[in-house]
Amino acid sequence: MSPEIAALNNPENLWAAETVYRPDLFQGKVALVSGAGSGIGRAVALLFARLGAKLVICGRTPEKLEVIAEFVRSKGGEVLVVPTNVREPEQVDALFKKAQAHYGRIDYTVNNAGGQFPQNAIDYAPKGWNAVINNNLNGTWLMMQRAAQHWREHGGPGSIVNIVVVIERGMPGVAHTVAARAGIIGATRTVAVEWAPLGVRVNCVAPGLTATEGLDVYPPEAQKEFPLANPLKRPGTPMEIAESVIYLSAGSGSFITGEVVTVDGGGKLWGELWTAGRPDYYRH
Ligand SMILES: CCCCC/C=C/C(=O)SCCNC(=O)CCNC(=O)[C@H](O)C(C)(C)COP(=O)(O)OP(=O)(O)OC[C@H]1O[C@@H](n2cnc3c(N)ncnc32)[C@H](O)[C@@H]1OP(=O)(O)O
Ligand SMILES: NC(=O)C1=CN([C@@H]2O[C@H](COP(=O)(O)OP(=O)(O)OC[C@H]3O[C@@H](n4cnc5c(N)ncnc54)[C@H](OP(=O)(O)O)[C@@H]3O)[C@@H](O)[C@H]2O)C=CC1
Repeated sequence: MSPEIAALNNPENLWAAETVYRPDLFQGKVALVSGAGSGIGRAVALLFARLGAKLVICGRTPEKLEVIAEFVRSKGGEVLVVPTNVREPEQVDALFKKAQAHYGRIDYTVNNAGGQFPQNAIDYAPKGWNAVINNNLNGTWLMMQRAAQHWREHGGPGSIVNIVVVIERGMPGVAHTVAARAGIIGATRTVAVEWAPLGVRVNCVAPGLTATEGLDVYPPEAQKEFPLANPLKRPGTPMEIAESVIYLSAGSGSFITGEVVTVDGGGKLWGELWTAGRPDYYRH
């Protein structure tokens, strides 16, 4: 990870970064964030905490989560850590039960956990395809559905924000994740209607290229081209994605449901993103 990316992801820097939101926005509220031990999830969790929310954070690696929890506690915040693999229905169920038992409420769920590996689609092994679909379609779905069941049982309102990818032009090298995220976008649009009677809003944020440690999985030749990914010719920052998640979760998003907010510096309109490297055919 470059020093620039490390600085953008440093908890102290995220805590001190300018935000447009007022400090007591989420006083008395509880936010659950998956994949909060790194990257975008960490930035989202820290911004919720800065704005007064109590946190429930999950991910598969307890050590990463404990670092974030300790940091938030050192700032006076409250955090419940529940290591969870979002692909496992029993673990997802236990996560929501523990959060309810601990805080007596959940107000916001952010499904950020996910990821993929870059490879030309023609070479995917069935196990690789399934791993990415399990993480990003099935895992996110289990979390969405369990959150809605929580609010049906305990009363709403509630807000779900799913982190997806920009799917409009596809994305060479990561067809598996584009397929999974398209599924989540379709499900989001559908359940936004089904779950409105429960007081539950459901939306997606589609980040473009964002400067997190997650980018380390891409080959150097792909990383070299990343500034060509959008008209602003830079990656987004985790804080920029976090602010968009807060926009949808808070009162600012109260009339928005079933929507995808794209935060990609215009990459949907112009730019090239070759996640597994650019083939010769497309060099000229
Ligand atoms: C560049 C801009 C793109 C913009 C869009 C998105 C950007 C981002 O999301 S940034 C990064 C976010 N974070 C990550 O992607 C995390 C890193 N990725 C992963 O953790 C893995 O890729 C995972 C998602 C597959 C992890 O799932 P897991 O079940 O733990 O998978 P395994 O490691 O056990 O592998 C299962 C299976 O998958 C195939 N496979 C895995 N890695 C590769 C690879 N590098 N190349 C080819 N195939 C891969 C393979 O079939 C594995 O089975 P085995 O061969 O038996 O190990
Ligand atoms: N950075 C970017 O350019 C973009 C990122 N995204 C998406 O944003 C999200 C965050 O990515 P980013 O922060 O960059 O990358 P990271 O790899 O840093 O974050 C992914 C997080 O998800 C957690 N996670 C992965 N699989 C699971 C699982 N099965 N159960 C629970 N937690 C899991 C990981 O923790 P652990 O391994 O400990 O479980 C990790 O903390 C991902 O969904 C990513 O695909 C979308 C578009 C662009």
